[in-house]
Amino acid sequence: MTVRLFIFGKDSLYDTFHTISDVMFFCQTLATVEVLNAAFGMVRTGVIPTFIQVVGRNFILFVIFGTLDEMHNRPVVFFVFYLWSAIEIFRYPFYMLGCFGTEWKTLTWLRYTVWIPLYPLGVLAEAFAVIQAIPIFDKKQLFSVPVPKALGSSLSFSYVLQGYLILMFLGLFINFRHLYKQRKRRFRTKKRKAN
Ligand SMILES: CCCCCCCCCCCCC/C=C/C(=O)SCCNC(=O)CCNC(=O)[C@H](O)C(C)(C)COP(=O)(O)OP(=O)(O)OC[C@H]1O[C@@H](n2cnc3c(N)ncnc32)[C@H](O)[C@@H]1OP(=O)(O)O
Repeated sequence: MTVRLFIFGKDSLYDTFHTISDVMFFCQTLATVEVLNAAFGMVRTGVIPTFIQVVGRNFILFVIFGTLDEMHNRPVVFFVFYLWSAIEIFRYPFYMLGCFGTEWKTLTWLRYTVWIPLYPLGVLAEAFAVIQAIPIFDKKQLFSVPVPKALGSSLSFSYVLQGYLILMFLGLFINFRHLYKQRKRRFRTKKRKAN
């Protein structure tokens, strides 16, 4: 995405979905394994933060971007994908080194620091995507549920999205706190080992 941004400039913001989405669908489908890793105790992490992380991203990718063609050419796709991917450049190599029982201090610092600006920005970008999608879902009546005539003709999916906007900030709070604790645990252990 960075290379495309340098080559095509602003134009690259509008075709991110068409060029990157297959890779994103593939990676985010594989990311569900992270929840299983946590659930079966394969890694030292909580199931809830991992679940929030994976469900949060997959909801945006599969429901908001995946089902609405109208979202595909919007720059918000670029920002969401870019912010999601930026942390993974440090996170997965950090895990890989961990599997070999080795560590590169700069990488560890980046893994436990870069999320501080990225997480709120990521959730903000996702919230923009949801807000942009609400009128489209309303117009198309996609996923709307038919209700008895006395209550109107149908219950729009946009109500679910409005509720989801609140859940997002709750999720942000839970995961921000989790990552903060992981950061403290990591650097406290390191300091103790150094003494
Ligand atoms: C009720 C809820 C309903 C759902 C509602 C949904 C609402 C959605 C709201 C929020 C949506 C957010 C969507 C996401 C947005 C973004 O991504 S924005 C961009 C920035 N994002 C980030 O920075 C987050 C990146 N993700 C993560 O950090 C994780 O997914 C995490 C779960 C949030 C935290 O990771 P965690 O595993 O807990 O911490 P670590 O310290 O890294 O790891 C702990 C130990 O486990 C080892 N480990 C983990 N995974 C692996 C692995 N795959 N392979 C090998 N080892 C692994 C790791 O090495 C650590 O081990 P120790 O070193 O022994 O401690």
